[in-house]
Amino acid sequence: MERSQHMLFFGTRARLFKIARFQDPVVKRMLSKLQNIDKAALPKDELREYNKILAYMETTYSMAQVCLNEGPCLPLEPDLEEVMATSRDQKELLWAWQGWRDAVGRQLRITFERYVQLSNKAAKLNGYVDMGALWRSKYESDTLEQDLEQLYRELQPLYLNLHAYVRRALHRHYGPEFIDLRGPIPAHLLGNMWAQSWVNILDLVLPFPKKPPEDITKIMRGQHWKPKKMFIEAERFYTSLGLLPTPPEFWKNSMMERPTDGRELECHASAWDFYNSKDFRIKKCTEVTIEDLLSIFHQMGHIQYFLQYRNLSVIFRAGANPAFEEAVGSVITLSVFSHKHLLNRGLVSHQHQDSEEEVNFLMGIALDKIAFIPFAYLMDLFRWKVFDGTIQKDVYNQEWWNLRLKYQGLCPPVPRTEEDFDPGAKFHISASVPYIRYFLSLVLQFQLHEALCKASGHMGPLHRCDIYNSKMAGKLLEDVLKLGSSKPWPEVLEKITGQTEVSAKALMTYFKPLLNWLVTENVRQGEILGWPDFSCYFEE
Ligand SMILES: C[C@H](NC(=O)O)C(=O)O
Ligand SMILES: [Zn+2]
Repeated sequence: MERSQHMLFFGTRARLFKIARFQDPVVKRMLSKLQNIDKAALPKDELREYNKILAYMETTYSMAQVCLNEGPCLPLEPDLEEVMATSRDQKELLWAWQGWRDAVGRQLRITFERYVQLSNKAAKLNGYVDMGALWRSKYESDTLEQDLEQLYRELQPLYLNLHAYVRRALHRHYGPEFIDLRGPIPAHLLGNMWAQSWVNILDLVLPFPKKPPEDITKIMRGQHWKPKKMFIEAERFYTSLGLLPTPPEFWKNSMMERPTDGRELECHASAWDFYNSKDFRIKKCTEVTIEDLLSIFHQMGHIQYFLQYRNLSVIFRAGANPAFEEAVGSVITLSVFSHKHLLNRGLVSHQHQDSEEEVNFLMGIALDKIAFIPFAYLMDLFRWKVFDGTIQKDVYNQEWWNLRLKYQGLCPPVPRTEEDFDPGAKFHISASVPYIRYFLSLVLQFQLHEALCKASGHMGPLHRCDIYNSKMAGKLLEDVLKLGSSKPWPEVLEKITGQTEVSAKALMTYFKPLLNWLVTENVRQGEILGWPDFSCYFEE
């Protein structure tokens, strides 16, 4: 409410000015940003209702548990995510998958309908046709949707080949009664509650099983890593580039582990700027795993952005666009997870990676990054259609699964009805966090990685690059992060890459060796790319 009061006070005054009457581009940019006050534009009573709805949805998500018949109830983090990641028993996977959706999605359905109404009303009061239009306006582009569709089309061959290959491996493991080699994949078998990252089933799909990668989580635990050490490790990477260290407040005020005093909290990792130029925090229920180490690098990328733009006017203390905010940390993780860096940090011991091990390595990255592409794309395709009325509330769930089928080639492992609300079982939908930023960040992070690797003097394949210790790469990054959102993002992108458009070229370059291998393998197996049999077995 306080934040909304503040935005209302300044936004109302900013609206007294006609932007067109100003010459100075910075003043015009400030005024237009100040004039968008989001939900603060709602009348007081509706703002109160809206905040209650947001709190209810996020609390339901963060408190939800799935109970064993006679036994403990499991929260999402770390227990249910652990089941989804490690279980190879499809009945157990189904129990967690369905239980989570019953505990969260179903409970949010009615509330979400009211959330949509109030969101659209707030958007209209800010001069937008609906909330989807307000969300898209952050990208300052009137060709955003076409550009996104174009990027998706460029990346689709990579995804279709990965999907066909993984389907074959799951067919081998779970058998033909669960997997149709010409059909979609049941959504509970991919090692993740939302099938958004498939990295946890690498063992089932490893191209060269005789050369399994080292288990970094095991190595970390063997070396007695603790959460704090994971944060120190991440901070060390950023300062190795000549970027800023985190202030004492960060170490004092952050929450790096799930509290043991019984406090309930939302465990989904997040980074926070308190807009006083000295208090910055991360909240994460850290477990000692490689997945959480990479997540910490990602969150520290947000903190680094906060630090770099902390002296700008508050209205400019944001990323060049939301995708830039997400890309900073992810660019760093591309270096962190390189064999060269892991070796340098003592997290792997094999000196040399032969070409087969390299394919295994790229498969591991692809299961995280390529599998993510259609999920990251459809999350806001769904919500934009909900906001603009294309998807009416009586068909929310079936339209969600139509998109999951069309873009991800997945199907629900059990029949779904309109009593369910499966999209609500994903944090960002329950917490009203836009998602297209992650799709754009996925493409952008490889484009930035390529530019920073070049600046660091890296020679050779992109997937072997590690910018650790490169002051040149750090300087390039620093000059851009300092700008915050004070300049249009194409100008910011040009400062690093020389290009003014997001391009999938660098991502395709990075995965080229893997795509070659996948295409050969899929041809050898006679795979059908796509899912012409458009349903899962159970529906017959
Ligand atoms: C990709 C996204 N990351 C994040 O929220 O930090 C997610 O977890 O779904
Ligand atoms: Zn993030």
